[in-house]
Parts: sequence; structure tokens; C-alpha cells
Amino acid sequence: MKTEGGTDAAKRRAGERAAEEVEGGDVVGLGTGSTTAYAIEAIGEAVANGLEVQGIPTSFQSRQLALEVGIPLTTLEAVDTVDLAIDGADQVVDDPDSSAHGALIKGGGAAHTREKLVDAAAERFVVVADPSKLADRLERSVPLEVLPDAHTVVADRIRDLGGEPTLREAANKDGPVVTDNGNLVLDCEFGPIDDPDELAAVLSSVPGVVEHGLFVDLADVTYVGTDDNVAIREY
Ligand SMILES: O=C(CO)[C@H](O)[C@H](O)COP(=O)(O)O
Repeated sequence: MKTEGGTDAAKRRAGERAAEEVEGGDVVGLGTGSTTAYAIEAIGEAVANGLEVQGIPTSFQSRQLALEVGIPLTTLEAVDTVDLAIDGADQVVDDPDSSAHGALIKGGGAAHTREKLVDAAAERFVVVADPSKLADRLERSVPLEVLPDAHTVVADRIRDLGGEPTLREAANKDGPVVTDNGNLVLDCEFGPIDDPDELAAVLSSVPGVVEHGLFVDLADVTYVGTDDNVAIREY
């Protein structure tokens, strides 16, 4: 039997706590990744017990899991409101004294374009994380989804901006990661990011960038699963 390690248990706690926010009649954005998967499974269990909800997946992965656990699906075009979105993060600023408190880096699963679309459309955006994701400031590489033809041009522009771009390679195939939208991913190192808002605006202005993984001023709450509990950060 597979045993659940400390991080997995923390992710599960965070995911299951977030799923408790879902109410009957809600339209729920379904994020991507291993932490959100626990929330999707918990929502599926609630659906099996009679809860009526509709999910909007943010990736092929979350769509497949939602179908597997029996969550009825809909689309952004078909609804007036997305009540809440639940999604993971690769890094979360955890410093109430910082203007970037609650800012995120996402896109570890190359799904950040659709995640941002759905998370930003939601009335409430609930982040789920384990403690390894918390940081005083953002310093991981920032994923950029780029049009295939644009990857060298965008990489040059990132170097001009002082960053170091790396085309994300696929683990189980020759060649690069291709996103659900048919694009490529450049992981861009900028070192510690003091002003994520400013960097986000610059990255959004680069032609060929479909979307970047900085999520600034979007999250409403983060549930951080710990060894035996869930810590809550409201923004
Ligand atoms: O942004 C994401 C996918 O694009 C994920 O939410 C992020 O990578 C966190 O994943 P996990 O919960 O598996 O650590």
C-alpha cells in the first residue's frame, strides 16, 4: 500500500479544507496540480453524496480527474458567474508587511494561462498549498507560455530584461513541453522579485507571451496544510 508522506498529507488537508467552501449550486473553477487534485476528489465525493455543483476545469489533467470523480462540467461561456476557484501554487508570498503578500508564482504544470483565466473570473479565489510553497518574496523562475514561433524572440527580450530563460523540456518525450493550448513554456529566472506587479506588467507587454505565471492581487485566501492542521491566510 502506498503511504502518504508529510507533504502529501499537508496537500490533502489543504485541498479538503478548500473543498468545504463549495456550496450547492456553485460553479467551481478546478485548478491543476497535486494539491488541487485532493480538492477535486473531495468535491467529487460530495457530488456523489448529493451536492449539486458544476466545475470548470483549467487543464486536461483537471478535466480528466473531474470526469473520473463525477463532477458535472461546464464552460466559462455557459455561465454568468464562477463562484469560486480552487488552485495550487508554486510559491506564495507570506509576509503581511509586504505589498506582495498573497502574490503567487504558478505554472509548474504549464497550465497557468487557463488557470489565470478561470481564477481571475471567480468571485473568490482559494489557493491550496503546503508549507514548502511559502516564501518572504517570490524568487522561483516565472513560467511564460509563449507562441511556438516566438520562443527565441521572447527569450532574447527576457535576457534584455535581465532574466535567464530556459525552454521547458518534456520529461517523457524528446523536445519541449507543449501546453494544452499548443504553445511552449519558457521558465525565466529573475532572482528575487521585489515588485511582482511591475514585472507582471512588463511580461504582459512582450509580444509572443500568451500568459505569465505571476498571479498578483488575485488570491482571496490560502489554505496551507500543515502536519496536523490547516493554516489560513486571508488577503
Ligand atoms: O500552477 C500549477 C499548474 O500550472 C500548479 O497549481 C502548481 O504547479 C502547484 O502544483 P502542486 O499542487 O502539484 O504542487
